[in-house]
Amino acid sequence: MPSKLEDELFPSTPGKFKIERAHTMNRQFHRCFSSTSTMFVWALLLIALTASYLSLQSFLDTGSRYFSASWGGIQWEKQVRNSAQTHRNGGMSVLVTGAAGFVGTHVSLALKKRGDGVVGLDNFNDYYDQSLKKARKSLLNEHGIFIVEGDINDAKLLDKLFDVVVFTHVMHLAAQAGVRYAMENPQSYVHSNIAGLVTLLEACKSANPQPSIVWASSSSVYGLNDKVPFSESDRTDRPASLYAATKKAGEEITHTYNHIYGLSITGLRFFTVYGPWGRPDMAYFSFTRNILQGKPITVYRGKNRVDLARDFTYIDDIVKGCLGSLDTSGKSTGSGGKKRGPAPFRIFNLGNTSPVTVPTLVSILERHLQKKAKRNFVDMPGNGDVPFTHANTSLARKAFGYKPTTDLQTGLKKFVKWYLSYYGYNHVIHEGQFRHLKSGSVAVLD
Ligand SMILES: O=C(O)[C@H]1O[C@H](OP(=O)(O)OP(=O)(O)OC[C@H]2O[C@@H](n3ccc(=O)[nH]c3=O)[C@H](O)[C@@H]2O)[C@H](O)[C@@H](O)[C@H]1O
Repeated sequence: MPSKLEDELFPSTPGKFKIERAHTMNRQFHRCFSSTSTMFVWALLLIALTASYLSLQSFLDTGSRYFSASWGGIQWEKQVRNSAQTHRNGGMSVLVTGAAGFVGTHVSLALKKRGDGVVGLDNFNDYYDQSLKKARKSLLNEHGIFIVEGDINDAKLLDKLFDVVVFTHVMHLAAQAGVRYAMENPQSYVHSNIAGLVTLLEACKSANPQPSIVWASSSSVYGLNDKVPFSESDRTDRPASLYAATKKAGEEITHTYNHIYGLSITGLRFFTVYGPWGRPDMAYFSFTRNILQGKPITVYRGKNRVDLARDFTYIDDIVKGCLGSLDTSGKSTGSGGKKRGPAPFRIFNLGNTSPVTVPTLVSILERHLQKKAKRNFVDMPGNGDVPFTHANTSLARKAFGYKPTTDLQTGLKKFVKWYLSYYGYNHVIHEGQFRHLKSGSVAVLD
């Protein structure tokens, strides 16, 4: 007899066929049902396996980050908090990116000295001698400034820092510097000066409250502009190097974050900054090394053998400009990633207002080092250089009393004194310690 179920499954047509077919179908149904349930079990198993694989992956990720990363953990958070602590009424808590860099070190020390809280961030890349960066870090540590080793492209790290500390300000100095190196490693400029900047701005925009941001643009944005002195309202749409183009892009990018999210932004166009603890890739630094070692120096010359000139600016003047900018930055207005009203957007030149030619720079170094340079004049290669720079700083003067006070003669004297105390008179350079430069025109230090 067909079962009740078979009755329900097939039309009630009498005959043998019906019963046989019903049995066959019954078997097929059971087979089908059993294969569906097998598939179901397999699917479950697969899901379970995937889930455990993913959680294992995430465990391994977290674990490896915990064990290998240089940030995170209770002790680390404590150090970050302590470093950010202010020691004066109305003091600010500043995240300084690029803190183990030349300008970053000086600005961090100046902020700490006057009682502000400072947390440094630096990726210690090998663009130039890392041991100099480590030495700057030790100096900062001695003054109670904690340096987080990490990259501005690390969004998780930035979010964590903003979780741990309510930063009132960000002094953004981390960047790929150097005008001519952009031809050798263009991607590093995009990575740090564009992608890194955006990652940092994203973190700042989401922070609650949002910090005010002061950051390093560059005199190089004036590019092929030939109206002197350079004023902030002059053309900046003809950059001569990729470095300059990324800094100019930074000015536009920060503008959009100011416009959309209400971040307070101040961009500082630095003019060829020099001084103690400086950058070994810069001319004054490499010339000093080569003169001391009796090696020739390459002095570039412009069209028609015109000397190149720069508005060389001493580090102490730049530091005053940075602090003045932070003090007058005004508040960001957004919260939770939303703009609540207009916020300040400013751009200032920070220069020395009196350009000096490169051969004169060499003569000053010769006097301070008491040694003759072996000059090797070469026509300026088409590598992104501009013939001269000259800052008009009246805007910065009006906004926060910026007034450069150190001339090149005085500033280089201080630099040479530091150089000799740091490296000694007979500092010997080993091949390959300064990886990126092939020309030999730049310092190799360790
Ligand atoms: O203001 C800026 O925004 C930039 O300033 C700095 O760039 P520059 O002004 O190019 O400084 P720097 O390399 O010291 O060359 C100085 C002069 O020496 C000439 N120069 C250079 C090397 C050499 O071997 N020979 C030579 O004649 C050279 O032709 C030039 O005329 C920063 O590096 C840069 O990161 C950015 O911050």
